[in-house]
Amino acid sequence: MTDPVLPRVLLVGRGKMGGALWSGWLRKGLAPSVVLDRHGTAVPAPHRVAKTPADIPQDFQPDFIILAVKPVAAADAIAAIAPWLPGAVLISVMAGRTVAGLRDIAGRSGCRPPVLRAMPNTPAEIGQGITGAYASDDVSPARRAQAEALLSAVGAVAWVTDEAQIDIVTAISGSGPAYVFLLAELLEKTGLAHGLPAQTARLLARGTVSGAGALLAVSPEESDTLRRNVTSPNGTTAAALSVLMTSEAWPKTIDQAISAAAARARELAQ
Ligand SMILES: NC(=O)C1=CN([C@@H]2O[C@H](COP(=O)(O)OP(=O)(O)OC[C@H]3O[C@@H](n4cnc5c(N)ncnc54)[C@H](OP(=O)(O)O)[C@@H]3O)[C@@H](O)[C@H]2O)C=CC1
Ligand SMILES: O=C(O)[C@@H]1CCC=N1
Repeated sequence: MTDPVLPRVLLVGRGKMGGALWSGWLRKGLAPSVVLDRHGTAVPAPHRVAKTPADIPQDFQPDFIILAVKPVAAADAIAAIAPWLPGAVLISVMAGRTVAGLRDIAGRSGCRPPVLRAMPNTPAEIGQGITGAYASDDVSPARRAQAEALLSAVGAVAWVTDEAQIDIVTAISGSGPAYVFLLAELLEKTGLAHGLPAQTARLLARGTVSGAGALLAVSPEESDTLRRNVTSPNGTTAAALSVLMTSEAWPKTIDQAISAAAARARELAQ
């Protein structure tokens, strides 16, 4: 079966997140598109790389312009691609930046595009991402369906109907891979500290996190059932969980961490 051709995009910023999205889209088949990448790293034909906006063909008409720059760079990036905004839907993957704020910035260049916010995560690089998305009212159903095709080319998509929820989405799944990688780091370091050879500690930590993630991905069981399946009464896991699950330990720490991330997302709106 041939994959459907994804819509034509202008991707602004090919860093860690933009790069992961671009790679996933290329694998799925993208209509001839342009990536604005200040480093000018080559892309396969028929796509084009533009080192500066001057390299973007004037007659290029993208269906979507994807802003994958840091929130602080939003205004410069929008000003740079303003000539290509008419007729396009703006998709922002930036933390914090709101639809109203982005429209105001675009308005300075005389354009008020439909805006869709997407919060992907880096497992998109291997097609295993999860994206939380919010479409403002002026994104047409047809464009929203195209956007869903684009976003689901790199993993699952979960829509929210209240824009404010994108901040908690950011805290849970946008930033979430970092928490999981931290767990792998800490398991490895602890294994080392308890005398395991470095290579063994690394293998055990990575294999545990990736294996548990893979089981979670395919199992019909709830995550707490999968946890209980590991936990023998009075066994080793119960001993560890009696430390981790006290209300002052992981439940409180995770809540504080997620709240801090969501609060930071709200600050980044400015
Ligand atoms: N990293 C992640 O896991 C996630 C990130 N995001 C969001 O994605 C966005 C990008 O983050 P991330 O990829 O981590 O950051 P990076 O710094 O890796 O990437 C940003 C890229 O944008 C480029 N850039 C900045 N300004 C312009 C411009 N005017 N024109 C063209 N390119 C430009 C930068 O170029 P240069 O290298 O020259 O500075 C850089 O390559 C952020 O807004 C973040 O909130 C969302 C979900 C997850
Ligand atoms: O750390 C950040 O601000 C971005 C948004 C989600 C993941 N990385």
